[in-house]
Amino acid sequence: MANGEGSSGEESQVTYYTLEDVRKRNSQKELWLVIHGRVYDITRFVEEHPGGEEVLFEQAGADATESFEDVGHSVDAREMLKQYYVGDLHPDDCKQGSKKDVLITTSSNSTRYWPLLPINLEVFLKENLSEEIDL
Ligand code: HEM
Repeated sequence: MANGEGSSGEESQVTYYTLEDVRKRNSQKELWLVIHGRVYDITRFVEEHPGGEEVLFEQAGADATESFEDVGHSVDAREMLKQYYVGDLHPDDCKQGSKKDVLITTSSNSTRYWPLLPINLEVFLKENLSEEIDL
């Protein structure tokens, strides 16, 4: 009776699933996948997919964002996604992917090499600059 009383926030509650949760749903009985950080249970959709079942089984239990986008799905296809939405990918799992990217870009910039410079700079300059000056 008190269910939902005085609160309209119920709909905004998000269920989070980890990649591990999604990974388990990769059979013909149950097929989940992740697209743009959202988790979809497309078990009922597999047979209807205009692109065939096979491609979906290949992506089952995994992040299918790239392949979904590679195909260039229509707005209609994107609209269809909504009805299969079951929750969001857990933030920890979302971060893992982007963390890697950030590390790659920042490590080559400065932090990794600066600490070495004060020790090696003098030697490096002497050895290399004198040769270059000769030229
Ligand atoms: C659950 C998510 C998906 C939905 C709702 C969906 C829906 C659709 C729809 C409606 C079409 C018809 C063309 C269009 O309207 O764009 C289509 C085509 C297609 N889909 Fe998906 N799709 C999904 C996931 C995927 C994934 C993960 C792949 C992986 C490769 C894929 C591969 C294809 C291919 C290759 C076609 C082209 C068929 C053709 O042009 O002959 N789809 N999809």
